[in-house]
Amino acid sequence: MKRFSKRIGIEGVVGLTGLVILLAIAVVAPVFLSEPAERMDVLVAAEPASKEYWLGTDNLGRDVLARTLVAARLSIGLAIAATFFKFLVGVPLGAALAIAPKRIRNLGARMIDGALALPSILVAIVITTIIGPSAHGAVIAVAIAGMPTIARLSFTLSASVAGRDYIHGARNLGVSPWYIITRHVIPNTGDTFAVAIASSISLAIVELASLSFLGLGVHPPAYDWGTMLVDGAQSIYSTPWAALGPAAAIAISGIIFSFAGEAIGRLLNPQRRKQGKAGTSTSGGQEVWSTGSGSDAGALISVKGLRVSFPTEDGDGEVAAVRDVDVTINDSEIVGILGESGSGKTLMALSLGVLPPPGAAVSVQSHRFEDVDLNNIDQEAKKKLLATGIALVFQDPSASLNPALRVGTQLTESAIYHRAVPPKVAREAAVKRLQEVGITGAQQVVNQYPHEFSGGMRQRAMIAMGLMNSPKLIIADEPTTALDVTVQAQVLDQLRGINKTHGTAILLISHDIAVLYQICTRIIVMYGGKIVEDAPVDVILNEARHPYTKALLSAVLDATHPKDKPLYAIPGRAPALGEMPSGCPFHPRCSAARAKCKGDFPAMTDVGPNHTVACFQEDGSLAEDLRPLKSVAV
Ligand SMILES: Nc1ncnc2c1ncn2[C@@H]1O[C@H](COP(=O)(O)OP(=O)(O)OP(=O)(O)O)[C@@H](O)[C@H]1O
Repeated sequence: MKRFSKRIGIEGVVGLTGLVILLAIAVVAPVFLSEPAERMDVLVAAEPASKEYWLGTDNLGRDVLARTLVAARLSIGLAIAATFFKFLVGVPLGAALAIAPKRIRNLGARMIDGALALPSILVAIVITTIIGPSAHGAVIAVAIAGMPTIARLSFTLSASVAGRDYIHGARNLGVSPWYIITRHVIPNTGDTFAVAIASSISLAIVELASLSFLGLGVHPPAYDWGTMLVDGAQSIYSTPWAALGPAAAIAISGIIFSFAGEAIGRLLNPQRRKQGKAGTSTSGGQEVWSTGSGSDAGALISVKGLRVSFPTEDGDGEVAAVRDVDVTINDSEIVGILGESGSGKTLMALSLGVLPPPGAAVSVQSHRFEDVDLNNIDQEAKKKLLATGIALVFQDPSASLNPALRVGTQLTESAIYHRAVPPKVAREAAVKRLQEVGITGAQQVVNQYPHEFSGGMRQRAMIAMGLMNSPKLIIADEPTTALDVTVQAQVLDQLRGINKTHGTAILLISHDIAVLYQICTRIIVMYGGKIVEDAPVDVILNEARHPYTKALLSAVLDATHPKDKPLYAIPGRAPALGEMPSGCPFHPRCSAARAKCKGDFPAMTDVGPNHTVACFQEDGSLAEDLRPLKSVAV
């Protein structure tokens, strides 16, 4: 009980207790108090508060307290009905807009925003005037007037949750949409909706009372708190207490619903107390997997002709973020992908694991995993193969772990779902995996929520989660960026340990060469959505051939760098998606660029053992064509 009240706070206890009392009054009062509430007795008309009539009597001698309590049923009942219809239409409308094509989405969002600019009570008054004053009419009017608010909320929540890493992760696991909705979407939006429902009911109580007060809602002989206010207002100078009862009831019920909604929200999402809700919009994704053939014997995963693009703002064209890339990762290899922000590292890695972000169109000529041609198996089989074969560790573990579920539940989810492992066995495996990534007290920790973890622990928990299905490949996207250097070194150690113990291949994405140097055997350098160099880590450090790789290395601070000499910075900036230059994308920033570099993209050329480079300077056959550019754009 103490834990419960700690979780919801004192206002939560007040809210939930008040809600129970309020609902009990609404149910019971009309049964027992209708008679004194409706009995007219002119002999006791306009009596002030007394032992017999705690809130006095109105002009017709009716007991104000009894009437206030009896009116609770109609006032709250109508408000709940209006809120029900508001959500019934508003929630699906907002959710549908969030996943609608961009043009419809933008138009819908603008229309909702326009409707939100109008005060809902004014809209409700206009609607009841049109459809005719009655209790039913008032409910419909309040529901319609409040729909834009709920649709906007649903739109924002749906869009933000759909874009979360753990939803991408669940999709990658091949989890069904229903499971995603019940396990991930509802627990992460339910708390916000609980608060919205509660505040919507308290707003509806006020709006319905206002409509009744204006003669547009409940009509005598029926009475709600609004009609009681009319009676009270008529004799405000002689019997002010007649208005006091319904006015206090409206105010108190509003507070109770707000507190109770917040308490339910906290129960649904324990992290609600600690953090606010954030939201970004994303659209639905699409995958276009073209057929093709090709095989790389001995490779764990290989892709040829990988292209990832997005529609342009106007929706008429597309821009490619990863452009005709070939990649192969061998068993037990630790491969780093290096490149500045926006070079296409994440998109390439995610598409390699068939997990493109929403809105991305992906095409490949061939795609093989463990010698299975992924173009020749159905979508379900592909998802299942990759779900257990590939684990993803994202940059921000806070976004990757579902805040509403215990860490243990999240770790065991895929084992229970995909391999039908009994929950108890899965839990033991989860504890073992947590121990394996260096989390002490794993038996207890497994029952905790992500917000009870430090940043380093969350990242380790993510790695432990990835290990649950004994994957062949871990794709880790900047796994240490958010961590301090000590924890960063520990996490890299864990990854190296996993590679040694289980032979798991690792694809590590980073823009920090020092991170890659610590554990990688091979480095792929990307620029402008293309691979420009691919070589063993020592070769990259000592014999890099591509001007971009050399520039990246020159920009790294090392212990021998003279204090008085400024650190080298690569001139210019990486091109944005829509501004990709023709030919080699690096040529505008390259001091060695030649005319040829502006025209074509150089093919990847072998320049040593396991060392390939895409630069015209490295291709002997083209050397004669080279002539200096007149100027180098920076
Ligand atoms: N969902 C998306 N919609 C539109 N453009 C996107 C989307 N995701 C990525 N991009 C664009 O694609 C390009 C490559 O993005 P990607 O995330 O792969 O880069 P990155 O090299 O991993 O960079 P970073 O280190 O910043 O994560 C960038 O220009 C990025 O703005």
